[in-house]
Amino acid sequence: MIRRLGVIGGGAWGTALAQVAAGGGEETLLWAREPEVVGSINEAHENAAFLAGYPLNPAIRATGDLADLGACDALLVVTPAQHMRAVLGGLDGWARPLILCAKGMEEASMKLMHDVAHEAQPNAAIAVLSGPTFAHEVAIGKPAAVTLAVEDRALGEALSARLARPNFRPYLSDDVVGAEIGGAVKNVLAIACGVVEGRRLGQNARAALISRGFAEMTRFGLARGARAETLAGLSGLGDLVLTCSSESSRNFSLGKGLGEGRAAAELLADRRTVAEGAHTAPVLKRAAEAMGVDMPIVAAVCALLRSEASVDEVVEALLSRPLRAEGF
Ligand SMILES: NC(=O)c1ccc[n+]([C@@H]2O[C@H](COP(=O)([O-])OP(=O)(O)OC[C@H]3O[C@@H](n4cnc5c(N)ncnc54)[C@H](O)[C@@H]3O)[C@@H](O)[C@H]2O)c1
Ligand SMILES: O=P(O)(O)OC[C@H](O)CO
Repeated sequence: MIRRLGVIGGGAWGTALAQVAAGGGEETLLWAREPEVVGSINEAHENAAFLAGYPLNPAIRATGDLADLGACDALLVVTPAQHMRAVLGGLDGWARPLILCAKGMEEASMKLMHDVAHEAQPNAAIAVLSGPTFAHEVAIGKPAAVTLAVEDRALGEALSARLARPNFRPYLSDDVVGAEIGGAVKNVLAIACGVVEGRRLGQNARAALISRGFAEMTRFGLARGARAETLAGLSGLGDLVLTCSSESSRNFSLGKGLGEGRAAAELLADRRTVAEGAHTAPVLKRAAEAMGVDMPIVAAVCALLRSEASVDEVVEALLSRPLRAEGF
């Protein structure tokens, strides 16, 4: 029985998921790295640093000590992808479920999050929660649906029953790889869509980019063993559409800045929030090249992030590729 949920990570999404976990009044413990986040949640029932202005359920309590999570039945792991290995390594021999909620690939190892988590905590059962979910909407109870991917069906049903709220619907899957690839790739494609917006290339171009970006996601996913139905579901196409359509997305906003002619270094300097696509793009490009998977939009985003080409040059390069049949 999964009763007591803990959350690792006091950013916007960890805070919103704590709000979901505590939605029925269940005491929920959230570990945050920043003492000011711990203080703000415990004293003001708000996360003023990462989700300001959204009142939190008083059943959420914050701690700065990972050992306090020891009494939890399962943990939602909501650190940025590049920090997940180190943070999970701080848990003392965890042998209960971990629900991974970060969207990205580890730069150094080219691994997806479930592989990273398995290496950090080999005795933990791994689930992945991913889908079209802006934290600020979930935090105030607007309707949302996610993919909850876990190989063990009984565990999946138990986690789904615990996480489901009237306005928060998990859809079960056993395709962990597919759920992770959708979330990782869509962040890179959202940067590209932001570029289209910033450079004022028009709605037609954005729709074409979403569609051809989805073809790239599918080619890469199928090559890594994902199922097509997962990539076309909430954690893939659903999240791609959300993130490519709104300035609420940090990745889209980063791309918009690039499209307006600003340099990536300037846009990424000193930011406290995470735009995962900037970290995933280079490792995704390397992984695709190693498997012989063609991902020209991902390569274009990499070139922009590294300031190797101008927006006009990458657009010209994409538009002058040889004509081909539609499909994946
Ligand atoms: N915000 C959303 O709407 C949303 C929705 C779904 C998934 N996600 C995913 O959730 C993950 C976390 O994003 P977020 O939006 O909650 O973060 P955020 O941008 O709101 O906050 C940044 C987070 O990074 C953490 N951090 C910074 N340096 C760190 C370090 N050295 N070690 C460990 N942690 C460090 C901070 O403590 C903070 O929790 C990302 O993978 C993101 O893609 C976010
Ligand atoms: O703000 P972004 O671009 O990190 O997107 C947030 C979520 O992943 C949307 O599902």
